[in-house]
Amino acid sequence: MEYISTRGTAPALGFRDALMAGLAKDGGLYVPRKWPTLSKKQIRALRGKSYQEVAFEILSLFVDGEIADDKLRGMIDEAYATFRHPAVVPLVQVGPNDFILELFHGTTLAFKDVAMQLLARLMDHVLAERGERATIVGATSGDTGGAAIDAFAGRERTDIFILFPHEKVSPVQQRQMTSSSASNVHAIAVKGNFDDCQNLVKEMFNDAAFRDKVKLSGVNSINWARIMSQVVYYFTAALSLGGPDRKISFTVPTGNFGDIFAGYVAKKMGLPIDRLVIATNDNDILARTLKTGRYEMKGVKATTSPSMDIQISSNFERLLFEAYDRDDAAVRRSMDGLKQSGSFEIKEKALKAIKREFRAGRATERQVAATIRETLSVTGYLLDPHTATGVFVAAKNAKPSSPMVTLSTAHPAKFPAAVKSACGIDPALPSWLSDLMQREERFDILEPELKAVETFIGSNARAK
Ligand SMILES: Cc1ncc(COP(=O)(O)O)c(C=O)c1O
Ligand SMILES: N[C@@H](CCOP(=O)(O)O)C(=O)O
Repeated sequence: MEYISTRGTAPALGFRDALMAGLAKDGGLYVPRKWPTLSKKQIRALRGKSYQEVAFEILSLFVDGEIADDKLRGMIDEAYATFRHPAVVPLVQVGPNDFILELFHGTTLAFKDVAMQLLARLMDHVLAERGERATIVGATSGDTGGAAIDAFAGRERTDIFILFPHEKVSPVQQRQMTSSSASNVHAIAVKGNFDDCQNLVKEMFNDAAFRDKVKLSGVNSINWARIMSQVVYYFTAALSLGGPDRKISFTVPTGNFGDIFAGYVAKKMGLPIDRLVIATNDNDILARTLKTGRYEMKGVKATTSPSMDIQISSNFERLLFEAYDRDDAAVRRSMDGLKQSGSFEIKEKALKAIKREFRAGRATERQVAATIRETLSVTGYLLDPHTATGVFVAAKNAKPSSPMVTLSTAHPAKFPAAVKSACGIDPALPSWLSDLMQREERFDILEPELKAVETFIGSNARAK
């Protein structure tokens, strides 16, 4: 299996090199040259298997023999042993045809743990095999950072630097990032928003001298291995609801477009998916884009679902590549437009292709709060604000004939203030995190300037 860049001018790589590269050298994102497919018969054969077994069957198609099967199985088993639920990602029924896929039973209470626990092990394995070290960077609006720090803390071959927007994450998210005592962990509060953090990460990748000097690697969903790990739960959820002999719909609270792109990949692989619905908060750039065909940045608004307060939705680039029939020149033009003017137009044929695969909707702050309150009163189920965004949009896009699964991307205790203000309940952190808010914090505050960030990383990274 070869991985190619959405911008077409970086070398094609095998799985291990794509894993370690993160972003392609031409600024593009890696995707498999060809989607691996499974027949309905092969998908049926996954019924009754554990999450770990299904993960192995799906992921080995992408790893393609570059990691020995027994090693890959071992890493999958270890990664999902960190989850507190035996099903890893349980499905909960909240209405006749409505389901919540709980992706928050990992160590940091967000869906990021699903991919990150495996990613850290995969990277460690490849680095050990090569006798190398790497410098990991990541940008976060709150959840990726905590998950990455938890997964990489104390690992011998990596130093990890996480950029988060100063004073724009929830107190629980911040403490998860700033309370690690591991010497290879560096939490950096950037005086800006998430898009500033993500731009800095991409600029570091595009600075060839710096990238090579510190042996840069990335853990955001620009890294293909993040996406592939998230494909697995679309399969397990569909299988438990009668797939592949029944079409299932999914609604996904969306920001950087990684999670829902994984659903698109599952569909390309042969999983019968009915509707794939993008749910956004007031930062509705994706919903507007589907409506108007114009991707246009309008400034980020702070919401009660801060992890989705994003304007530059990285993985939309992977979708554009697909919608333009893999025409990398069209992707380059769009991305240049975004950089120069903060917008680009999607050509009619490509927009039609996108609309064939996706629907989109927005939940305002009032609608998010009302959804938390009403879901609790009708079903007794407590939603976090990101999941509530999904549940609200799911209700507008559900079809009576197919089950609708909303991905629950975070535990309500990560956002206690928003949950309490919506419904009066102050959700408690699970026992293993009960002392989190008393743990000592350690982080640095930097200006949103490439030079400042590179100097900080350059002087703390050990992979030189
Ligand atoms: C809790 C939560 N929900 C939803 C999202 C959006 O996911 P994605 O960026 O993959 O679209 C994020 C962050 O990305 C998140 O942390
Ligand atoms: N919401 C994310 C933003 C980064 O997304 P990623 O999936 O590309 O890592 C976060 O919580 O940090």
